[in-house]
Amino acid sequence: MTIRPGAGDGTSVDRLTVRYRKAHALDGISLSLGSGVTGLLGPNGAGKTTLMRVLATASIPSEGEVTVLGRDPRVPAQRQDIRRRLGYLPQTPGFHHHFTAFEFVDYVAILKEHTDRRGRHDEVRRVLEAVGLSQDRSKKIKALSGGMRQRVALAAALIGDPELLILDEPTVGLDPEQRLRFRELIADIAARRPVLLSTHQTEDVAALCHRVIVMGRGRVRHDSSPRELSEVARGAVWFSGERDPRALAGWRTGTGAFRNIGSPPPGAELAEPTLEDAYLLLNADLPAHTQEGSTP
Ligand SMILES: Nc1ncnc2c1ncn2[C@@H]1O[C@H](COP(=O)(O)OP(=O)(O)OP(=O)(O)O)[C@@H](O)[C@H]1O
Repeated sequence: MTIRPGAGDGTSVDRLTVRYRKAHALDGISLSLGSGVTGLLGPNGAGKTTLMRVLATASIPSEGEVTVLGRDPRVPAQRQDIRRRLGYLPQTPGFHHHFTAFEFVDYVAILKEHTDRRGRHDEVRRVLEAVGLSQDRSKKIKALSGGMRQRVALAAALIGDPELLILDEPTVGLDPEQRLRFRELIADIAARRPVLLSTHQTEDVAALCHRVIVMGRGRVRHDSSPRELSEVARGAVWFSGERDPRALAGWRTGTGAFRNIGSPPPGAELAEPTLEDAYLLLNADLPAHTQEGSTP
């Protein structure tokens, strides 16, 4: 097999464009994935899933270069090698609902060419244990809750301790305890392997990611550490007694004060910015809105 010279085991895209008819799902983006957890944020339709599908070799680029784990997905033998070595949790996993949790994960392990039955079953038990589903492994998928199904899909992505983990909205449907467990699991994996995850939960990014990429309309709008992203909103968040009409967004907090984002008036009581504030500010072309009852 020919590996791209100098590519090492790196994963990157260069001027990647994906078009569906005339629309650009991805519009010439370039980035490299390093170690640790990289979070992908962005509004619906920003291109997150499309990027992940390309990296997981499930979509073909219209233009640009893609390297995954040092391999070229356009070359069939290298594409197969990528699929063997990566773990992918798609946004909508295709379950066989009459399978049990064990049978489904075992099926994925077979597809990943784990041929030794005893070793494969040990691995299936390991990943089901990792996602907290040991007790439920004999239940049919159709009888599991949405959060449990999500964990079955995550277990399938963890088969074989993949060298790169791509997780498309992995925390959807997880209860707070499972989210915490998920964070522990992913942080542990990310100490050894690069992880790319997309989410709409800015708390997951703040808690877990060492790098955050904000996408919008098929482009990278921001790429930094979560702390640096939060700093984007410093001086742009303030409290007021009533909703401030100058705010791009504002909501009444649990204390009764309004928390506003935008350009504060002189002398305003500034608030410590969060990653969510910065994210909202980056998407400031969203219409201004007011929500009642959010916490500060
Ligand atoms: N198979 C497809 N055919 C046509 N258009 C598509 C297809 N898949 C995605 N798109 C379009 O590409 C754009 C990017 O979609 P994508 O699913 O990558 O966004 P996303 O950031 O993952 O969104 P979400 O947060 O809703 O999951 C959207 O405008 C979407 O409508």
